[in-house]
Amino acid sequence: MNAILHAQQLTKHYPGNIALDHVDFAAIAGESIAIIGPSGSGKTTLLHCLAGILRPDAGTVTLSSAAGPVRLDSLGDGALSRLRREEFGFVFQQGMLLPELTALENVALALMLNGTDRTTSEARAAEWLAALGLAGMEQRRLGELSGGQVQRVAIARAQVTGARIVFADEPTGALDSATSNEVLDVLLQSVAANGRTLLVVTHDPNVAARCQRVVELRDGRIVADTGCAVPPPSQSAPATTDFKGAFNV
Ligand SMILES: Nc1ncnc2c1ncn2[C@@H]1O[C@H](COP(=O)(O)OP(=O)(O)OP(=O)(O)O)[C@@H](O)[C@H]1O
Repeated sequence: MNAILHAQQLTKHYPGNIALDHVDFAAIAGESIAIIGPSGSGKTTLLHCLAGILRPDAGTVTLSSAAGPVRLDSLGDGALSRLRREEFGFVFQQGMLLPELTALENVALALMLNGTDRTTSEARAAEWLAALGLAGMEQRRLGELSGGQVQRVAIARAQVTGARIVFADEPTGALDSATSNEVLDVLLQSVAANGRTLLVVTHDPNVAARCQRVVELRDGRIVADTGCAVPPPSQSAPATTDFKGAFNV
């Protein structure tokens, strides 16, 4: 199977330490992959290098696309940020959403930044919010939503553009366990229903247990990898009717 994202010999240093040490990694389209490991093992650094947020000191990151392979590490800043906006979605604990905007505006903004007109963007954003259980809350600002609802907005924002890969860093880290399970359900179901690839950094064994594949880092190296486990199409995670109908993006 072909990799959608492929890293070779990724290396990243910070003063006094090596955060990534010659990491080879490949994600297959449609996989959900948990990246686990002790604090400081390099999880976030790996995620950020794979997503083109950080530039590695050495090594390559290649994204497969219909037009052929694209080397993220050799793109200029402008091309890299356009690729991130169009191909990737992000669900972080905080920081991806703008508190002064409504839920609807936050989600629509992702499309508008890619050149979609406001009317279409808001209509699409409303569909996503409704499908993720936020119908009626479109006009609320983030401070008027619960932590779990805010993360649903982030999940909608990450996918409304049709991003092929969703990167999540501790997406449930700030939530109680019941809310965390609900948000995880929404994330995994919506990603699976749309055939997207998910890379999620987590400390939570429940999150890792629900991903198809688990990659473990220690001291900047991959020390364990359960390997590609994309099920054949007949066994794919079933998309709920809600997700299937609403997300034809
Ligand atoms: N901006 C930075 N400047 C200096 N060192 C950094 C910086 N960012 C990360 N590091 C160091 O790089 C190493 C890997 O950090 P990283 O955040 O990737 O680990 P992590 O596994 O995600 O940790 P955690 O689980 O605690 O979030 C750590 O030793 C960290 O202290």
